Amino acid sequence: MEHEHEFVLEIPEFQHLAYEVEEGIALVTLKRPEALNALSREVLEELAQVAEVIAQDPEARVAIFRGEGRAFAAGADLKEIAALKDPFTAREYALLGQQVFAEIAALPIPTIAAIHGYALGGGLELALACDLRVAAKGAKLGLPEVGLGLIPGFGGTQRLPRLIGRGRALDLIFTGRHVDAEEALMLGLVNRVGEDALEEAKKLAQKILKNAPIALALAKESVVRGEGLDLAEALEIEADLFGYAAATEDMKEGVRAFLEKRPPVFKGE
Ligand SMILES: C/C=C/C(=O)SCCNC(=O)CCNC(=O)[C@H](O)C(C)(C)COP(=O)(O)OP(=O)(O)OC[C@H]1O[C@@H](n2cnc3c(N)ncnc32)[C@H](O)[C@@H]1OP(=O)(O)O
Repeated sequence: MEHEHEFVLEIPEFQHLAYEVEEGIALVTLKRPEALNALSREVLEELAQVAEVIAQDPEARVAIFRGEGRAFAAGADLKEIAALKDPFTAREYALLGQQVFAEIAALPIPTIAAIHGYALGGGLELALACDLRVAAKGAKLGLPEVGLGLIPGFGGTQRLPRLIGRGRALDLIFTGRHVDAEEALMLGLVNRVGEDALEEAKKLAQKILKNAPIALALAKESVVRGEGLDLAEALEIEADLFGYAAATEDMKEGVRAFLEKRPPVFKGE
């Protein structure tokens, strides 16, 4: 009876990705290396499922997305794109990718894309749905869709200009060119460049993990909710969420620790 209400996290059996959590860091690894982790419908569906798992997993405090093999992800699956029969099925396909990436973007914890090798098309759009991006030297990022007679359809025409500005985004979208990690850093497309993307992403995650979990979630919520609003409305949301943060036990602990000149011990309460 004691266990009647115990929460059990159900993790589906994934075919094309792996999920593990270690010391607060949830690691999602795309596992379709033979196709450079091309995002087939099956992969997209599993990404939606893993987003649900992350959202429910109390152990997951920061999530890192990465790819196995030579690439982060080389885009939507071009065999499936070739089979799109008409504008309606193609539209549904874009909506599927958009919805999956919206679920990732809406996760209540900080998310990081650890990019090595290629992050192209839908692969870069997945990285854009994450909060932060870290690239390995040698990584190649781009939105090559117009070269295929397509346009970015999993959020790229919206998230890229919001992130790096309209002019720089349209340069990448119109030319379809690949940018390397250094240029991506200069453009603000990635936050960090390192020898190894995963190691660099873990370092960044560990820095984030030192901070109060509820404050992290509220800070993200404030940024995300404010994006579509005018400044006055967005500032009201910020004040409300500041109020929530100030009501947490962790806020008391954070301030007390500062005054006592010791590191805080946050409990996520
Ligand atoms: C809304 C979203 C739309 C989109 O995302 S549209 C797609 C945008 N992406 C692209 O256009 C990139 C397509 N891929 C490439 O251009 C090249 O790949 C690379 C430059 C990334 C790498 O080239 P290399 O090193 O020569 O490898 P390789 O032999 O082309 O690829 C290895 C295997 O991976 C498969 N593959 C790569 N990308 C995709 C993809 N996007 N969809 C389906 N399969 C892909 C290939 O076909 C091949 O497979 P096999 O060994 O059986 O010939």
